[in-house]
Amino acid sequence: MAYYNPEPHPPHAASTKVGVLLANLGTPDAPTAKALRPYLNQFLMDRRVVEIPRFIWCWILQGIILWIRPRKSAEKYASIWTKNGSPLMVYARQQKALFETQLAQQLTTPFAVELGMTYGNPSMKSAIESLKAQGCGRILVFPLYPQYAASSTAAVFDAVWRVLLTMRNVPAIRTIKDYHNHPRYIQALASHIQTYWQQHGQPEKLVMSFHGVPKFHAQKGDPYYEQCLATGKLLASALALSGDQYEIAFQSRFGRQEWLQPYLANMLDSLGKQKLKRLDVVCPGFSSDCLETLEEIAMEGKHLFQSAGGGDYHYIPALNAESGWIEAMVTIAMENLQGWDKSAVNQDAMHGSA
Ligand SMILES: C=CC1=C(C)c2cc3[nH]c(cc4nc(cc5[nH]c(cc1n2)c(C)c5CCC(=O)O)C(CCC(=O)O)=C4C)c(C)c3C=C
Ligand SMILES: [Fe+2]
Ligand SMILES: [Fe+2]
Repeated sequence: MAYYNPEPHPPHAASTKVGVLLANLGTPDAPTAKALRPYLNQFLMDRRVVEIPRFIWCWILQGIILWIRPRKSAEKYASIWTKNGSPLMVYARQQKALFETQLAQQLTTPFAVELGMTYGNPSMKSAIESLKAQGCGRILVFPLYPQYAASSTAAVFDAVWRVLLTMRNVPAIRTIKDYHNHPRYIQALASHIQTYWQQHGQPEKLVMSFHGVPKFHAQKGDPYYEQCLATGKLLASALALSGDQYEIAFQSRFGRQEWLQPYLANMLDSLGKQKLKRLDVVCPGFSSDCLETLEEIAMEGKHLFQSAGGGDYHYIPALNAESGWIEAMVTIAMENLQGWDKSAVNQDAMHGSA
């Protein structure tokens, strides 16, 4: 019985060509219930995302959630869908193209870049197989999540390992765990926000909203909460904001468990009731705009704040394809490619082979 997929025989010479796998969550192929069902099924069946014992969770997911949520989520996706597809995918493609061009200016060894999604397409399998087919014997896995969370970053790593489990000739792998406090990331965020304020004026308060996770994840050792707070503080100091000029909140709660607090929805309601004249919200943990920023923050959030009595509300877009962010991505990649940034010729020469 063949447990492992066939490999070229004789094997290629050990290749020092580097593959960079830009990894993100993934998004449905279309804003329809039909496309949402398999996407949500794959996403919500991941133990990293939902830790409820499988025999209970399968019943809830297959028997209730997947009958209701795909239609509701499809309506939300339809409200943000672009003519080129889901925003997350549109920005992921732009990031990849710009990153590839700029990496070429710094990395002298041959390399290839692919996009791989934890859920949906392009799958991690297609990305890794493509890198291998292009001759990459070394792969740097670069999750586009600045803050490490088991439910996002570790889920990327799991998806990568699941593909490697089927391979006989496994490439060398490096992973980037987090960069929540990386000076170039913080600088990219700060100058992006400053530019926004130069064009649109400054708010009374800035809310930094991060995707939530269940509170017990943090209690059991997930460093995500601390990393979000660290990003928030560094960003506030880069923007020279005093303690009363900004707040940190957590969004996108799912299910009935307690999630990280304060909840963004409650905060927007109470800031609206305080009759704030202008509130801006930014989502530093999202490297690109997506359903959770464009629908939940820009649309729903605005409604919550203003219906509670708040004034102007601005959602500051994610870093997306901003040049400062692409430069930060290249810096982070280069730092993690140290020792791999030597050409195949040099390596072979070092080892005395032709
Ligand atoms: C069920 C629990 C969820 C956890 C835990 C979770 C963690 C988590 N998610 C992101 C980033 C994104 N999530 C997105 C969508 C999304 N998230 C959940 C649930 C959990 N996420 C669901 C069910 C969905 C799908 C949409 C819906 O039906 O509500 C997205 C947007 C994807 C898109 O297509 O635009 C992102 C990005 C992080 C970073 C994270 C842990 C820190
Ligand atoms: Fe999520
Ligand atoms: Fe959401």
